[in-house]
Amino acid sequence: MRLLIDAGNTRIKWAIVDEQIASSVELGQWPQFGSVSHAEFSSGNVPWQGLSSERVLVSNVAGLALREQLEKTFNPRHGQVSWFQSQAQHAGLSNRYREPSKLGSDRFASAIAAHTLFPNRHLIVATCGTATTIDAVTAQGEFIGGQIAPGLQLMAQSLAQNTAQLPSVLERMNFAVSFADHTEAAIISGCLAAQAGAIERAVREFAKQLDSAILPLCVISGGAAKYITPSLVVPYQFIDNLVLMGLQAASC
Ligand SMILES: Nc1ncnc2c1ncn2[C@@H]1O[C@H](COP(=O)(O)OP(=O)(O)O)[C@@H](O)[C@H]1O
Ligand SMILES: CC(C)(COP(=O)(O)O)[C@@H](O)C(=O)NCCC(=O)O
Ligand SMILES: [K+]
Repeated sequence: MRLLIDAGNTRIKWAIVDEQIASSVELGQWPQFGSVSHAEFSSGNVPWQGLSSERVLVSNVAGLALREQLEKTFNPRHGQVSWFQSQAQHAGLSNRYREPSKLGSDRFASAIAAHTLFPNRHLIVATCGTATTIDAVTAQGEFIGGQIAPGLQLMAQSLAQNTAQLPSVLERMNFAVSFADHTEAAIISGCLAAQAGAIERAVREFAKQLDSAILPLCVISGGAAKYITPSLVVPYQFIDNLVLMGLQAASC
Protein backbone atom coordinates (compact mmCIF):
# COMPACT_ATOMS: atom_id res chain seq x y z
CA MET A 1 0.00 0.00 0.00
CA ARG A 2 1.16 3.50 -0.87
CA LEU A 3 -0.22 6.71 0.61
CA LEU A 4 -0.10 9.70 -1.76
CA ILE A 5 -0.58 13.27 -0.49
CA ASP A 6 -0.98 16.49 -2.49
CA ALA A 7 -0.78 19.48 -0.12
CA GLY A 8 -1.90 22.58 -2.03
CA ASN A 9 -2.41 26.07 -0.64
CA THR A 10 -6.15 25.53 -0.06
CA ARG A 11 -6.73 21.80 0.38
CA ILE A 12 -4.83 18.60 1.16
CA LYS A 13 -5.74 15.77 -1.18
CA TRP A 14 -4.82 12.15 -0.47
CA ALA A 15 -5.21 8.65 -1.95
CA ILE A 16 -4.27 5.07 -1.23
CA VAL A 17 -2.81 2.77 -3.88
CA ASP A 18 -3.30 -0.89 -2.96
CA GLU A 19 -1.10 -3.15 -5.10
CA GLN A 20 -3.13 -6.17 -3.87
CA ILE A 21 -6.17 -4.90 -5.81
CA ALA A 22 -5.40 -5.36 -9.53
CA SER A 23 -7.50 -2.38 -10.66
CA SER A 24 -5.93 -0.12 -8.05
CA VAL A 25 -2.63 0.00 -9.91
CA GLU A 26 -4.36 1.86 -12.76
CA LEU A 27 -3.91 5.61 -12.47
CA GLY A 28 -6.63 7.13 -10.31
CA GLN A 29 -8.40 3.82 -9.49
CA TRP A 30 -7.94 4.25 -5.75
CA PRO A 31 -9.85 2.25 -3.12
CA GLN A 32 -9.79 5.29 -0.83
CA PHE A 33 -9.20 8.97 -1.48
CA GLY A 34 -10.39 12.36 -0.32
CA SER A 35 -9.49 15.88 0.70
CA VAL A 36 -9.46 18.18 3.72
CA SER A 37 -9.07 21.94 4.01
CA HIS A 38 -6.09 23.35 5.91
CA ALA A 39 -8.48 24.40 8.70
CA GLU A 40 -9.95 20.90 9.02
CA PHE A 41 -6.46 19.38 9.01
CA SER A 42 -5.17 21.83 11.64
CA SER A 43 -8.09 21.02 13.90
CA GLY A 44 -7.16 17.33 13.91
CA ASN A 45 -8.89 15.86 10.86
CA VAL A 46 -6.09 13.58 9.60
CA PRO A 47 -7.69 11.16 7.12
CA TRP A 48 -4.73 8.73 7.10
CA GLN A 49 -4.40 8.52 10.89
CA GLY A 50 -5.61 4.92 11.19
CA LEU A 51 -4.17 3.66 7.89
CA SER A 52 -1.14 1.43 7.42
CA SER A 53 1.05 1.69 4.33
CA GLU A 54 4.50 0.67 3.15
CA ARG A 55 5.46 4.15 1.96
CA VAL A 56 4.21 7.69 1.66
CA LEU A 57 4.87 10.17 -1.15
CA VAL A 58 4.03 13.82 -0.47
CA SER A 59 3.96 16.86 -2.75
CA ASN A 60 3.77 19.99 -0.62
CA VAL A 61 3.66 23.52 -2.05
CA ALA A 62 2.04 25.03 1.05
CA GLY A 63 5.22 25.85 2.97
CA LEU A 64 7.37 24.72 5.84
CA ALA A 65 4.77 25.13 8.61
CA LEU A 66 2.42 22.73 6.83
CA ARG A 67 5.30 20.34 6.14
CA GLU A 68 6.04 20.23 9.89
CA GLN A 69 2.35 19.65 10.61
CA LEU A 70 2.27 16.82 8.06
CA GLU A 71 5.44 15.25 9.49
CA LYS A 72 3.79 15.03 12.90
CA THR A 73 0.93 12.94 11.47
CA PHE A 74 3.20 10.15 10.18
CA ASN A 75 4.19 7.19 12.34
CA PRO A 76 6.11 3.95 11.65
CA ARG A 77 2.89 2.25 10.46
CA HIS A 78 2.91 4.58 7.45
CA GLY A 79 6.36 3.38 6.32
CA GLN A 80 9.06 5.42 4.62
CA VAL A 81 8.04 9.06 3.88
CA SER A 82 9.41 10.79 0.74
CA TRP A 83 8.91 14.42 -0.27
CA PHE A 84 8.36 14.71 -4.01
CA GLN A 85 10.50 17.39 -5.71
CA SER A 86 10.76 18.54 -9.29
CA GLN A 87 13.83 17.23 -11.04
CA ALA A 88 15.53 17.64 -14.42
CA GLN A 89 14.28 14.21 -15.53
CA HIS A 90 11.74 11.88 -13.97
CA ALA A 91 9.01 9.40 -14.90
CA GLY A 92 9.35 9.99 -18.65
CA LEU A 93 9.38 13.78 -18.38
CA SER A 94 12.28 16.15 -18.91
CA ASN A 95 12.03 19.52 -17.22
CA ARG A 96 13.22 22.65 -19.06
CA TYR A 97 12.79 24.95 -16.04
CA ARG A 98 15.95 27.08 -15.61
CA GLU A 99 16.36 25.55 -12.15
CA PRO A 100 14.36 22.29 -12.37
CA SER A 101 13.99 21.92 -8.58
CA LYS A 102 12.30 25.36 -8.36
CA LEU A 103 9.31 24.21 -10.39
CA GLY A 104 6.35 23.58 -8.06
CA SER A 105 6.23 19.86 -7.27
CA ASP A 106 2.46 19.91 -7.96
CA ARG A 107 3.06 21.30 -11.46
CA PHE A 108 5.72 18.65 -12.20
CA ALA A 109 3.47 15.87 -10.88
CA SER A 110 0.53 17.18 -12.95
CA ALA A 111 2.71 17.24 -16.07
CA ILE A 112 3.87 13.66 -15.42
CA ALA A 113 0.25 12.52 -15.03
CA ALA A 114 -0.96 14.35 -18.14
CA HIS A 115 1.90 12.97 -20.27
CA THR A 116 1.29 9.46 -18.89
CA LEU A 117 -2.43 9.69 -19.72
CA PHE A 118 -1.93 11.29 -23.17
CA PRO A 119 1.59 10.18 -24.22
CA ASN A 120 1.31 11.09 -27.89
CA ARG A 121 -0.28 14.52 -27.58
CA HIS A 122 1.14 17.99 -27.17
CA LEU A 123 -0.50 19.27 -23.99
CA ILE A 124 -1.41 22.39 -22.10
CA VAL A 125 -1.78 21.37 -18.45
CA ALA A 126 -3.97 23.79 -16.49
CA THR A 127 -4.36 23.31 -12.75
CA CYS A 128 -6.98 25.63 -11.33
CA GLY A 129 -6.44 25.75 -7.57
CA THR A 130 -5.38 28.58 -5.26
CA ALA A 131 -3.24 29.67 -8.19
CA THR A 132 -3.96 28.82 -11.81
CA THR A 133 -0.92 27.29 -13.48
CA ILE A 134 -0.80 26.76 -17.25
CA ASP A 135 2.07 24.63 -18.52
CA ALA A 136 3.22 23.35 -21.91
CA VAL A 137 4.29 19.71 -22.31
CA THR A 138 5.31 18.21 -25.66
CA ALA A 139 4.27 14.79 -26.97
CA GLN A 140 7.91 13.76 -26.46
CA GLY A 141 7.61 14.44 -22.72
CA GLU A 142 9.32 17.81 -22.43
CA PHE A 143 8.03 20.22 -19.82
CA ILE A 144 8.69 23.49 -21.66
CA GLY A 145 7.54 25.97 -19.00
CA GLY A 146 4.39 27.85 -18.13
CA GLN A 147 2.47 30.57 -16.36
CA ILE A 148 1.30 31.28 -12.82
CA ALA A 149 -1.77 33.46 -12.31
CA PRO A 150 -4.07 34.08 -9.33
CA GLY A 151 -6.69 31.36 -9.12
CA LEU A 152 -10.36 32.08 -9.75
CA GLN A 153 -11.25 32.56 -6.08
CA LEU A 154 -8.17 34.74 -5.37
CA MET A 155 -9.00 36.88 -8.37
CA ALA A 156 -12.62 37.46 -7.32
CA GLN A 157 -11.61 37.92 -3.67
CA SER A 158 -9.00 40.55 -4.49
CA LEU A 159 -11.65 42.61 -6.32
CA ALA A 160 -13.98 42.47 -3.33
CA GLN A 161 -11.16 43.35 -0.90
CA ASN A 162 -9.58 46.15 -2.88
CA THR A 163 -12.59 48.07 -4.15
CA ALA A 164 -15.23 50.09 -2.34
CA GLN A 165 -18.33 48.89 -4.14
CA LEU A 166 -17.73 45.31 -5.31
CA PRO A 167 -19.31 42.39 -3.43
CA SER A 168 -17.86 38.95 -2.74
CA VAL A 169 -19.16 36.49 -5.34
CA LEU A 170 -17.34 33.37 -4.18
CA GLU A 171 -20.41 31.19 -3.81
CA ARG A 172 -21.89 32.06 -7.16
CA MET A 173 -19.31 31.19 -9.83
CA ASN A 174 -21.85 29.36 -11.93
CA PHE A 175 -22.63 31.57 -14.86
CA ALA A 176 -20.77 33.73 -17.31
CA VAL A 177 -21.98 36.04 -20.05
CA SER A 178 -19.98 38.22 -22.42
CA PHE A 179 -21.45 41.57 -21.41
CA ALA A 180 -23.16 41.46 -18.03
CA ASP A 181 -25.91 43.89 -17.04
CA HIS A 182 -25.28 43.85 -13.27
CA THR A 183 -22.30 43.95 -10.92
CA GLU A 184 -22.26 40.37 -9.67
CA ALA A 185 -22.49 38.84 -13.14
CA ALA A 186 -19.90 41.33 -14.39
CA ILE A 187 -17.35 40.19 -11.77
CA ILE A 188 -18.02 36.50 -12.33
CA SER A 189 -17.89 36.92 -16.09
CA GLY A 190 -14.69 38.98 -15.90
CA CYS A 191 -12.84 36.50 -13.70
CA LEU A 192 -14.02 33.47 -15.70
CA ALA A 193 -13.04 35.16 -18.97
CA ALA A 194 -9.58 35.94 -17.55
CA GLN A 195 -9.07 32.31 -16.46
CA ALA A 196 -10.51 30.64 -19.58
CA GLY A 197 -8.93 33.28 -21.82
CA ALA A 198 -5.45 32.68 -20.39
CA ILE A 199 -5.80 28.93 -20.92
CA GLU A 200 -7.10 29.32 -24.48
CA ARG A 201 -4.36 31.80 -25.32
CA ALA A 202 -1.73 29.31 -24.07
CA VAL A 203 -3.27 26.55 -26.22
CA ARG A 204 -3.13 28.72 -29.34
CA GLU A 205 0.35 30.06 -28.54
CA PHE A 206 1.73 26.53 -28.03
CA ALA A 207 0.20 25.43 -31.37
CA LYS A 208 1.96 28.40 -32.99
CA GLN A 209 5.29 27.55 -31.35
CA LEU A 210 4.94 23.94 -32.50
CA ASP A 211 3.96 25.16 -35.97
CA SER A 212 1.00 22.78 -35.73
CA ALA A 213 -2.40 23.16 -37.34
CA ILE A 214 -3.82 20.87 -34.63
CA LEU A 215 -4.41 22.49 -31.25
CA PRO A 216 -2.71 20.85 -28.26
CA LEU A 217 -5.07 19.12 -25.85
CA CYS A 218 -5.82 21.05 -22.68
CA VAL A 219 -5.74 18.80 -19.61
CA ILE A 220 -7.48 20.67 -16.80
CA SER A 221 -7.72 19.88 -13.10
CA GLY A 222 -8.11 21.51 -9.67
CA GLY A 223 -10.93 22.63 -7.41
CA ALA A 224 -11.92 25.61 -9.55
CA ALA A 225 -11.81 23.75 -12.89
CA LYS A 226 -15.52 22.94 -12.83
CA TYR A 227 -16.36 26.65 -12.97
CA ILE A 228 -13.91 27.39 -15.77
CA THR A 229 -14.50 24.48 -18.18
CA PRO A 230 -17.97 25.65 -19.30
CA SER A 231 -16.28 28.81 -20.64
CA LEU A 232 -13.55 26.98 -22.60
CA VAL A 233 -13.76 26.92 -26.40
CA VAL A 234 -10.69 24.71 -26.99
CA PRO A 235 -10.53 20.88 -26.75
CA TYR A 236 -10.06 19.85 -23.13
CA GLN A 237 -10.14 16.84 -20.81
CA PHE A 238 -11.07 17.38 -17.17
CA ILE A 239 -9.08 15.01 -14.93
CA ASP A 240 -9.75 15.09 -11.21
CA ASN A 241 -6.77 14.79 -8.84
CA LEU A 242 -4.08 15.12 -11.50
CA VAL A 243 -1.32 15.79 -8.93
CA LEU A 244 -2.11 12.54 -7.06
CA MET A 245 -2.08 10.65 -10.38
CA GLY A 246 1.35 12.13 -11.10
CA LEU A 247 2.60 11.00 -7.70
CA GLN A 248 1.23 7.54 -8.43
CA ALA A 249 2.94 7.42 -11.85
CA ALA A 250 6.19 8.77 -10.39
CA SER A 251 6.32 6.15 -7.65
CA CYS A 252 5.51 2.98 -9.64
N1 LIG B 1 -15.29 22.74 -1.26
C1 LIG B 1 -14.31 23.56 -1.64
N2 LIG B 1 -13.42 24.02 -0.74
C2 LIG B 1 -12.41 24.83 -1.11
N3 LIG B 1 -12.23 25.24 -2.37
C3 LIG B 1 -13.08 24.85 -3.30
C4 LIG B 1 -14.16 23.98 -2.99
N4 LIG B 1 -14.84 23.73 -4.13
C5 LIG B 1 -14.20 24.40 -5.09
N5 LIG B 1 -13.18 25.11 -4.61
C6 LIG B 1 -12.29 25.93 -5.44
O1 LIG B 1 -11.11 25.20 -5.56
C7 LIG B 1 -9.97 25.98 -5.24
C8 LIG B 1 -8.98 25.08 -4.51
O2 LIG B 1 -8.66 24.01 -5.38
P1 LIG B 1 -7.52 22.98 -5.05
O3 LIG B 1 -7.24 22.28 -6.32
O4 LIG B 1 -7.84 22.17 -3.88
O5 LIG B 1 -6.34 24.01 -4.69
P2 LIG B 1 -4.92 23.82 -4.05
O6 LIG B 1 -4.27 22.68 -4.78
O7 LIG B 1 -4.26 25.13 -4.30
O8 LIG B 1 -5.09 23.53 -2.60
C9 LIG B 1 -10.48 27.11 -4.38
O9 LIG B 1 -9.69 28.26 -4.59
C10 LIG B 1 -11.89 27.30 -4.91
O10 LIG B 1 -11.90 28.16 -6.02
C1 LIG C 1 2.31 28.05 -8.28
C2 LIG C 1 1.93 27.33 -7.01
C3 LIG C 1 1.80 28.34 -5.88
C4 LIG C 1 0.57 26.65 -7.21
O1 LIG C 1 0.08 26.21 -5.98
P1 LIG C 1 -1.45 25.72 -5.75
O2 LIG C 1 -2.35 26.61 -6.51
O3 LIG C 1 -1.51 24.32 -6.35
O4 LIG C 1 -1.67 25.67 -4.31
C5 LIG C 1 2.99 26.21 -6.68
O5 LIG C 1 3.13 25.37 -7.76
C6 LIG C 1 4.34 26.80 -6.32
O6 LIG C 1 4.54 27.27 -5.22
N1 LIG C 1 5.31 26.76 -7.28
C7 LIG C 1 6.68 27.20 -7.06
C8 LIG C 1 7.11 28.19 -8.08
C9 LIG C 1 7.11 27.68 -9.51
O7 LIG C 1 6.45 26.69 -9.85
O8 LIG C 1 7.80 28.32 -10.34
K1 LIG D 1 -2.59 25.16 -9.09
